[in-house]
Amino acid sequence: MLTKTPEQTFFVIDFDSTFTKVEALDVLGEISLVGRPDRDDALNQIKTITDRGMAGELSFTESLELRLKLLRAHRDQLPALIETLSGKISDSFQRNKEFLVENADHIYIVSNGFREFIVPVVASLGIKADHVLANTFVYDEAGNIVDFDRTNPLSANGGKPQVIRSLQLDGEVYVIGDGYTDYEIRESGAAARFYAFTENVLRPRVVEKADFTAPSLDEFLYHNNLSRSQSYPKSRIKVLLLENVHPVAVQLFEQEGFNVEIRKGALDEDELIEAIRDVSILGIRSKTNVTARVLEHANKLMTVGAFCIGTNQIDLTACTERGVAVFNAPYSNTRSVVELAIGEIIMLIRGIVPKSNSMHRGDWDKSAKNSYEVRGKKLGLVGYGNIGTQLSVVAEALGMEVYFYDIVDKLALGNTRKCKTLDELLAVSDIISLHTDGRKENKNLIGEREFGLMKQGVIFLNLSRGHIVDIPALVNAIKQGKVIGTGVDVFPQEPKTNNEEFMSELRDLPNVILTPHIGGSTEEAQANIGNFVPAKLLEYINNGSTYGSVNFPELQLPLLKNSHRLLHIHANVPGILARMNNIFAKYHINIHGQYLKTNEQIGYVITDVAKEYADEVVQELKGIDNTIKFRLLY
Ligand SMILES: NC(=O)C1=CN([C@@H]2O[C@H](COP(=O)(O)OP(=O)(O)OC[C@H]3O[C@@H](n4cnc5c(N)ncnc54)[C@H](O)[C@@H]3O)[C@@H](O)[C@H]2O)C=CC1
Ligand SMILES: O=C(O)C(=O)COP(=O)(O)O
Repeated sequence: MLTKTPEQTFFVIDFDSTFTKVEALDVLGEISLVGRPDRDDALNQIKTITDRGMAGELSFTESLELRLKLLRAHRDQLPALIETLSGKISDSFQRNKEFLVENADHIYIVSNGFREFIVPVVASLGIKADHVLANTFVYDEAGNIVDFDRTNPLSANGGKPQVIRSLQLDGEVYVIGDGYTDYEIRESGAAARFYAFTENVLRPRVVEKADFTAPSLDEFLYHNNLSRSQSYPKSRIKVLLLENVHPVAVQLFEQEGFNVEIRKGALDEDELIEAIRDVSILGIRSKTNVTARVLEHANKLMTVGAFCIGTNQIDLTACTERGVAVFNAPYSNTRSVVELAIGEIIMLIRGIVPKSNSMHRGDWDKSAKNSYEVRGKKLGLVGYGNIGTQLSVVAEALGMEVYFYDIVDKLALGNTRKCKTLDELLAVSDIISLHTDGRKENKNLIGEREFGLMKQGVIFLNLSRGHIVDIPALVNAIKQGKVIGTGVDVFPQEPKTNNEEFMSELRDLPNVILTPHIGGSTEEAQANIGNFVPAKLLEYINNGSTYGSVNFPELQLPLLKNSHRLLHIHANVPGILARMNNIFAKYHINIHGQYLKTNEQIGYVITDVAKEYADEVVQELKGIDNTIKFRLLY
């Protein structure tokens, strides 16, 4: 909290790497040195000098002299610099334009950079030109930047405290910056507090000295209870991403200012219980089980993203009961699985794996025995969902006759034929491929009896879920020659990380392709998922939308404008909406919009209200019986 009133408080903000994400002179170098043979070398030198100056290892005047010499910049290059810098204003400053505009009289930019580019860049967020205290360039007659105004205290060490003192501000000064010179203002006594700003760079030596660390401007505003764009700073919201999700996902969360932790492998139940305590957003793939026991320890958890298709590893009922919305990527890796299945079918029906293995041993075994085309063969698909249907289209293009069996009555695409029973499909197919979802009831769907029904010499694939096949029965069928080619990508027990040994009775059997659950592991699929799932999670966190959720009532909400959004998740019992609306009526709340949707377990009510309302409203809404979770967005 501020120690004085906002009217008696002044905010001094650094420019380079604080107001903007970058160091302006580095960017100027990228512009001014274009086409010079020594460009890269000069740019590296400039960066090193900047860092050494920041770290207090070089006198500031010295570092400025050295950099200007290397830059060889010209006045005409400044517009391009200003344009670039305007596009690189720190995210949290952009988000909080309203605060900056409203408090312009109390905000100063104090920088060792140059007014020529700082003034136009900061003006876009309402900062006044006469509140920018910075250096100025000196040009030669041809417009080359050759020096700087050496009489300006900001061109020398200790300049910042000096210029702030000379302002004779009547109140308390809070400094926000990333560099040591910003801390020096506080050290000299010219400021009451120094916040180390770490959104763009974290300098340990500066953080160490700071009164507080501000990972974003939101955090600074929250800390001082000032008006801001985020009700709760995102830097306080922890995102835990497991199982090596694509870096683009990490980047998307970091860009939004969240506190992101990543881990390469999956976690077992106890490890996850330990890791999840303060996590609000959890990202997993197929190997991490989110059990009811885990959820008991996940008090802050708002949402889970399955960065894959399957959600059988998540206790969806328990998530719903606790008001945790779950999302997945239902289509992003479908094509990758289909391509692998087609590739394996061809490899298996030609017996390529044993042939390749014997070639590696030096054996040349040219023969057509037990080697077939796929054209005209009968492919039987168990499960005709997104993958099954797409596989049927590609297989038909290869001339295969496709049959399918699904527990749900599905439209047969192309010339595919629907089987009435699983048994019928098993009996007719030359190649059988499993593509059902991983619901519990599908455990051992294919066992001894089912293998018994298959044709002699069948090719069998499972790229869906491990527990769907009874492994000892499959091993038996392979050993007896019933199944002559097998492709398995998923297993009842899979290693948690790449460092664990894969144990299975399927090892070392003939014409068996084993793959480490990589059906969906292509660069394309992972990048697709890495974009898709965070978009869903962010829509839910930022806006409350649940479109695409696998366990929540689906609501696609309008963007929030000039309102506060109250999100109420409750057990689906009668009368809750009426109780909420009674509270709104009692406090004369002006409702801008209201949305309700329920499923069997829960109701989700979103109410957009005018910004001014009594604090008691929130308390009363939270206090309604059967409330599971309440959130406020603005
Ligand atoms: N190996 C890998 O890396 C990957 C595996 N998968 C897995 O592939 C499977 C299929 O994925 P999608 O096609 O996207 O799922 P989907 O949900 O679109 O389709 C599954 C279909 O199986 C049907 N089904 C469920 N139980 C059945 C049963 N006992 N008999 C017949 N049909 C049944 C459903 O009605 C549904 O039509 C899932 O288990 C998924 O987790 C998905 C992506 C990658
Ligand atoms: O998408 C699925 O369901 C998969 O099985 C892929 O899982 P993964 O992301 O590779 O752990």
